[in-house]
Amino acid sequence: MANVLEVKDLCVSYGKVEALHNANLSVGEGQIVTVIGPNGAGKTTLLSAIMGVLPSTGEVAFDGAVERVPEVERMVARGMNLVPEKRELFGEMSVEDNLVLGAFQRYRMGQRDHGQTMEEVYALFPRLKERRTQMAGTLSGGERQMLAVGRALMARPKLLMLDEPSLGLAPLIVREIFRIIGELRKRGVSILLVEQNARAALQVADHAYVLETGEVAMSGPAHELADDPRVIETYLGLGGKHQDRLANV
Ligand SMILES: Nc1ncnc2c1ncn2[C@@H]1O[C@H](COP(=O)(O)OP(=O)(O)OP(=O)(O)O)[C@@H](O)[C@H]1O
Repeated sequence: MANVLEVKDLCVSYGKVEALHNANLSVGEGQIVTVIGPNGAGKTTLLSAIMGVLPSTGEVAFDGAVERVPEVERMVARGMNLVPEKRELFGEMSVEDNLVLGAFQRYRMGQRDHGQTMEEVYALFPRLKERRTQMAGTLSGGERQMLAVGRALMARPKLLMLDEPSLGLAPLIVREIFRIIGELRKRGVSILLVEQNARAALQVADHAYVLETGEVAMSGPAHELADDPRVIETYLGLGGKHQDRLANV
């Protein structure tokens, strides 16, 4: 299986503080890969550097081509998209206008298929269609997350990166978001998922990385990490994946 993303020795510093140290990671075509780890481990930094939002050293190879200096507009045009933790919607604009903006880069390149793409997004999120004329700022937390994912899908990405999609959402909505992530894989979208909800992330993912203090501390097939005693103790609670009390999906 070809890799859609290969990250080699990626380093990011904020001034003198190195937030990411020699991170190596890959995402196979059509795979869901998750990065779990505690607050401040460097997960958001990792996604931002891959996307070209933050300067980094090392190498990012996307869809067969190496980007020594990833640059965000170019990455979007090439088929990479990031749903940031803060969602970053335009609150004073309608749901539909937010979606249209997600297709901006394709439109600029002469691809005028946003009408059809929007219907596909609405099919995935009927709730967004119901609310299409509503201002994004008036949506619930779950609807906002759906809109942020829908907007990213408007760019028809090959690789979708999601930063904490379940953050702050009620369990039922979290379940819905993870169902959609699984559905996107069926449609051929590769996914790099950063999550603090390690249990749900390891359930949906094919492969997983544990990031701790800026370094990849562990990696492997997601089901193997879900059974690893250290992952169970640190990220899944003492009872591990069989402890229903802790399960929130
Ligand atoms: N703009 C910044 N300036 C300085 N330090 C930063 C900046 N952004 C993040 N950091 C630091 O870099 C480290 C990694 O942060 P990052 O946000 O990537 O971690 P994270 O794993 O995504 O955590 P969280 O889940 O809390 O978002 C942390 O120590 C953080 O304090």
